Amino acid sequence: MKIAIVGASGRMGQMLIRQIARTEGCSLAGASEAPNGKAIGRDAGEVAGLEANGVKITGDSAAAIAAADVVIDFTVPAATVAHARIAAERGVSVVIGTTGLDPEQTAAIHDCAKRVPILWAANMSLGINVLMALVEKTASMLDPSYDIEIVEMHHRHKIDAPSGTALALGRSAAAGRQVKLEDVWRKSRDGHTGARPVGEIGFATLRGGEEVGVHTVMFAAAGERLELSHRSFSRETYASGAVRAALWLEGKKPGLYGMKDVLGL
Ligand SMILES: NC(=O)C1=CN([C@@H]2O[C@H](COP(=O)(O)OP(=O)(O)OC[C@H]3O[C@@H](n4cnc5c(N)ncnc54)[C@H](O)[C@@H]3O)[C@@H](O)[C@H]2O)C=CC1
Ligand SMILES: O=C(O)C1=N[C@H](C(=O)O)C[C@H](O)C1
Repeated sequence: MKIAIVGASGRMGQMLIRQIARTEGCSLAGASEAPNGKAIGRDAGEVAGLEANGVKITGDSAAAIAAADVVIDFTVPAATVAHARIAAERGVSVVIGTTGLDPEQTAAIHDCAKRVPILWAANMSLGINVLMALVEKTASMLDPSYDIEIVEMHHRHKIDAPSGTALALGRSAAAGRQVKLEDVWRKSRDGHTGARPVGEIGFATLRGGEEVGVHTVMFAAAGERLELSHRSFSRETYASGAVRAALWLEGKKPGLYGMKDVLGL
């Protein structure tokens, strides 16, 4: 399978290039960066800390995508929408890991998925996807006197909050309670907030250092607190999930898929 990596010199881009190099049946067909990116013109293998592989990083994502069967995108929301549109025009499948898309950008991805298969997941790790299932089940078993709070911590470079994973965990909890997340969420708190309403799903965001990703879902009641927690120690877990997802997309019909489909959860 020929894979293009957009955002090739980013934290995830480099990890993905290394993952492709060690995965049988995959090859790097193209690599791109933002048009003003410092890595443009450099060898993608070298940028990822490997030997040169002959793929030069281009500032023209359309050219990188055109050379591939599937494009993997961990970039920024506006670029992800632009890349999905290019891929949809050219019949190239898409794996999206980018988080922080607004409702309009989300609708654009749904639109592209009518033309090509797209896998989009806020978190590609097996552990987090199992956690989502556990959170949904737990929320369905505990009544709303158990306050749900979701705490996440990431590295100081992260630009969106709460994390896409925290929001996805919130969605799992809301599904377990058979409510709509948007009707009950409190994405941050500040000042004179008043007492906590019953049924609210709260979020708290920490940023610092080089933390890869920690998510804890708390169910807090008067006499006890249940916590379900996950910590990532390396981005490799995301990269291997993304490449697995790219391989899984082969031969799929247009549509929007998630990691649950890939992992059979
Ligand atoms: N779904 C998952 O499992 C995971 C998702 N993420 C998400 O992936 C995204 C990227 O994360 P990082 O790699 O840490 O960020 P990063 O900032 O290290 O990398 C993003 C790269 O995209 C590049 N880029 C920006 N505009 C571009 C354009 N128009 N064309 C090509 N490249 C462009 C940037 O120059 C940068 O190198 C974030 O939204 C993050 O939340 C991160 C890790 C795991
Ligand atoms: O930016 C990151 O690093 C991560 N982003 C994703 C998110 O927003 O949930 C996935 C993971 O937590 C790492």
